[in-house]
Amino acid sequence: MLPNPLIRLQCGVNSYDWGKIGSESAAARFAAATPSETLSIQSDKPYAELWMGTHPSNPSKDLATGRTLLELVEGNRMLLAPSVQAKYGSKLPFLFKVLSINKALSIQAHPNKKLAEQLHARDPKNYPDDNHKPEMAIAITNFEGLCGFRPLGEIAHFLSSVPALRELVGEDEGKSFIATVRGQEGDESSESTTQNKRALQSAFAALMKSSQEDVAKAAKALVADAEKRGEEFADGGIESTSGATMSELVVRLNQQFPDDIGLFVLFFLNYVQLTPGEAMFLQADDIHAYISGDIIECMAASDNVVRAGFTPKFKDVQRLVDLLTYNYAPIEEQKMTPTEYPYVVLNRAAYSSGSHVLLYDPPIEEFSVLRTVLKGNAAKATFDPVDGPSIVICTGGKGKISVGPKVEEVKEGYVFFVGSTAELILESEGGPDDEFTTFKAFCEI
Ligand SMILES: NNC(=O)[C@@H](O)[C@H](O)[C@H](O)COP(=O)(O)O
Ligand SMILES: [Zn+2]
Repeated sequence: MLPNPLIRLQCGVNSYDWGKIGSESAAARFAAATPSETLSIQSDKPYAELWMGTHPSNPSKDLATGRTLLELVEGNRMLLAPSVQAKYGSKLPFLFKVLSINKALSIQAHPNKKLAEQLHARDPKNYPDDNHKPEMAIAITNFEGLCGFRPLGEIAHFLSSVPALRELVGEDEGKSFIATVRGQEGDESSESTTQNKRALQSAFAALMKSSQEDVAKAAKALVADAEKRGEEFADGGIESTSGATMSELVVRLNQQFPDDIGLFVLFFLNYVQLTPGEAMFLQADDIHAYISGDIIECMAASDNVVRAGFTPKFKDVQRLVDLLTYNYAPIEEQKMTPTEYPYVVLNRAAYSSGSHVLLYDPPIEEFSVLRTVLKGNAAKATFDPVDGPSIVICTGGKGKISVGPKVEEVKEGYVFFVGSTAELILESEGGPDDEFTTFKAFCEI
């Protein structure tokens, strides 16, 4: 007998070094919102990631029975939808997370599918999955991150204006990069792009192969330069990131990771700030490092990370240098623009209070995410059934969730699995200024 496809989940939280501390961490607060014999939030411990899904490294459980979600969907394939189950088996195609970031994550990229299979076969301890890990971040609070390579003219500016950076990259390498970029200026041809990517890889590789001794020496000079020159640092910076911002970032990140190579990678990557509801998408092999804030993160089901800086974890620097796409673009091109979701009906209370449902739909099939904000009381959203599995988390406010005859109360941190083809209703229960906010990850192919 098919269980009612509305299942309250108990989800685990990972304590990585960079997580926010104790109840400061949204990941910890959300995990603690659901009864658990094992979890009690320690006030001095970092809590980084709440995991929602079937990934074996931290499997979510059915709160009522204690069975893992994987066991449930394996026992009732209809919960997944035949199309999804045929392609992805009985595991969810996506891994859904809340990250709560107190200090920078590693300078990292996630290997594409082919490389993931090779790395997993060779080194399953450091590469636990044979799957790619494209990922999307949606800001819950204000967020900062490094995402993708900057436009090359910006990197050329920093190579010209930051002596410590030029020192590590090397005088000749720096000059050659600047000459190539200047020579190709305005040329959008594929030949020019290929030459630019080659120059970028050469300069980045030169930086990344620096010895720790050289990095430590250059880092001290860099921080002294940043502290002394403030707004004038890096000749006042560039349009997207002022000298003052670069100076502050160098000093702050050096406090987090003293004398780290990541301080210099900063000048190669776009510095991005997201406000709540803004999002960005990272393909496999795209370089990034998140810096601060609370986010929803959704990814293909994998935990493969290739790291090269800003981390005490296993680093695979040459692997990262070799696998990167070396795509470069202004940060605005990295951001994702959500769209109004058409397959939902809002009631009058929802319309009149300005409630909305936004769809974040990246160019891959494993997942999309809905962000629903129901304002005031009795604002209701009725969603068409989805032909695939969904996971819903509440990140603020309170209300009700119902599927067929089953109705559950919802508070901040509550997580639910919703099986395929279930008509879902969300309804707010709050004062006129309250917002009942939920995020729903789903796969429909
Ligand atoms: N960009 N965000 C992610 O990829 C998260 O889902 C991963 O879990 C993070 O890479 C974890 O960061 P560390 O490996 O601890 O540095
Ligand atoms: Zn990542």
